[in-house]
Amino acid sequence: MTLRIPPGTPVLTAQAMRDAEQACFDKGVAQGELMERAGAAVAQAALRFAMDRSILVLAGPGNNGGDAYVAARLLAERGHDVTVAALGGKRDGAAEEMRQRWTGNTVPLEQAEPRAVLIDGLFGTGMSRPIEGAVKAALHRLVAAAQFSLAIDLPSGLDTDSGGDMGAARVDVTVALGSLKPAHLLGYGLERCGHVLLADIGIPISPEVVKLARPRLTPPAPDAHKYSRGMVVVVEGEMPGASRLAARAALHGGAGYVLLAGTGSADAGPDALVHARVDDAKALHDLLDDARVGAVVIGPGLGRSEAARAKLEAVLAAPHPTVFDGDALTLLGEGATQCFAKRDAVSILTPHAGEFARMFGKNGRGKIERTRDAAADCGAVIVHKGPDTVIGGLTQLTVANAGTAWLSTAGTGDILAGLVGARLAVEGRCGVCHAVWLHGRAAELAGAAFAADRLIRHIPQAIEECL
Ligand SMILES: NC(=O)C1=CN([C@@H]2O[C@H](COP(=O)(O)OP(=O)(O)OC[C@H]3O[C@@H](n4cnc5c(N)ncnc54)[C@H](OP(=O)(O)O)[C@@H]3O)[C@@H](O)[C@H]2O)[C@@H](O)CC1
Ligand SMILES: Nc1ncnc2c1ncn2[C@@H]1O[C@H](COP(=O)(O)OP(=O)(O)O)[C@@H](O)[C@H]1O
Ligand SMILES: [K+]
Repeated sequence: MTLRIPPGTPVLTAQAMRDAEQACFDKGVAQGELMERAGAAVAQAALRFAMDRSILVLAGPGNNGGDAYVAARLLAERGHDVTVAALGGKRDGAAEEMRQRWTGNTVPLEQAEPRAVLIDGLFGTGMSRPIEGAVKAALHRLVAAAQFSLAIDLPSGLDTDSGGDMGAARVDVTVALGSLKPAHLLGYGLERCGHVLLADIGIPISPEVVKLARPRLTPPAPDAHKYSRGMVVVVEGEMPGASRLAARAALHGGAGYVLLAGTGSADAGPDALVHARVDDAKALHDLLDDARVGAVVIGPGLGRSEAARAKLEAVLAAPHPTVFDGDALTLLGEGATQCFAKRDAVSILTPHAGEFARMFGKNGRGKIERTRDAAADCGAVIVHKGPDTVIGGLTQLTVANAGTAWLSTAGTGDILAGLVGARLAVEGRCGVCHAVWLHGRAAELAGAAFAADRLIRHIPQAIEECL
C-alpha cells in the first residue's frame, strides 16, 4: 500500500536498504516476492493517476527494472495499454524472471515513442555513475513528453545518499520502496522527486536517520514560574537587529524569561524583553554566573571584532547549554571542532552551508554523513540548515524539509537560533528538533513573501498545534 509520508519515517541509505533487504532474505523471503510487492505498489500508485491513458514503462538492467516489469504486467492485466522501453538484455535473478514474465509490447529504450503516462524504472538505489549519452537523452525526452510521470523508488539519475544530480529528470510522483532514502529529502532530490509516496513492502526497518516529525509539547506545569519555564540569555552584538530577532523568537518560543545582554537600551523590541547592560566580556561573565540561566544564544549579529571574540570566549567558558550561530561560528572557523570537543556544557551549532564549510571543510560526501561526523567530532548537536536541514548529534539523525522556500530571507536563521535557545531552556536537547519543526511550521503559517519579523508572530500558533 502506498502512503503519504507519516511522521518520524525512517530514512535509509542505499547500503542500509540493501542490509534491510538482506535481513528479509535471511528470514526466507524470496527476492521475487519483494519485487512483486514493489511492482504492485507502483502499479497501484500509477492506477490512481493513469486513468485510461496509455503507459510507457522504462525498465533498466537491475532490480529497479525488475520492479518495472512487474508493474507493467499488473497494469496490462488491468486492461491498460502498456509498452515497455527496455535498457539492456538478459538480467540476473528475480529481475530476469520478471522480464520473462512480461509478454507485452517491448521496444529498445532509445527507439521508444512517448506516451501520456511514463513510469521510470531505469535505475534506483544501484545508480553507480552519472547517466550519459543516449540513455540520458531518451529519459529526458520521454519524461518531458509525458503528461504524467512516476519514478520507481527514485528518479533515475539521483544519487541515493546525497540527492546529488547524476542526470535525473524531474518526475511528478516518486514511489519510495520500503523506506525513504536521503535523496527524497536532500539536495536536487527535493525538486526532482515531485510528490513522494511511501510504499510499505514488508521490509522491517531499523533507522539511523528519520524524517522530522511534528513534536508533542507539554504546556507549562500548574506551578510554573518565569524562571522554571526556562530563562534564555541572548548576547547582543554589533548588528543589534539580529540579536533582537533571536530574543523575540525566544520569547514567543515558550521561554519564561528572556534577557538581552548588550547595550541595555530598551528602545526596540517587545516590552516583555529584559535588557541588561553588558559592556564587555567581564560583565558578560558576571551576568552568566547565574544558575537560573537555562540557555544562552550567541552569534546572531555578534560581529567579528576582538570585543565580539572576547564575549564568545566568556560564553564558551560558562556552564550553560548554548546555541552558537552566525558570527560565533565564523569566529571559530577551523578551530571549532577542537573548541567544542573540550567544552563540557551542551553546545548546539546552527550553521548554514557556508558556516559549516568554514568550520568542517568541504568534501564530496553527503550532507547526512558530513553532519553526523562533525557532530561526533565536536561532541555537539549540529543543525546544518538549508531547504534540507540535517540535525546530527542526537540519538537519531534527523532530516527536515521546511515545506516553504519563503524562509530564504535574511533574519530567519537568527529567529531559529532564538527558538532553539527557548526550546533548549524549556525541554533540554530534544527541544532542538522541536524548534526546527516549529520554525518550518511558522513559516508555512506566515504564507508568502514574509519579512523575518513577521515569522515570529506565528510561532505561538505552531506551538499550539503541538499541545
Ligand atoms: N532494496 C530493497 O529492499 C528492494 C529493492 N528493490 C528495487 O531494487 C532497486 C535497486 O536495484 P539494483 O541494486 O539492482 O540497482 P538498480 O538501481 O536497478 O541499478 C543497477 C543497474 O544499473 C546499472 N547502472 C547503474 N548506473 C548506471 C548508469 N549510470 N548507466 C547505465 N547503467 C547503470 C548497473 O550496472 P553496473 O553498475 O553493474 O555496471 C546495474 O545493472 C531499488 O531501487 C528498488 O527499485 C525492490 O525490487 C525490492 C526491495
Ligand atoms: N530554500 C529554503 N527552503 C527552506 N528553508 C530555507 C531555505 N533557505 C533557507 N532556509 C532556512 O532559513 C533559515 C536561514 O538561516 P540563515 O541562512 O542563517 O539566515 P540569516 O543568517 O539571514 O538569519 C534556516 O533555518 C534555513 O534552514
Ligand atoms: K527509477
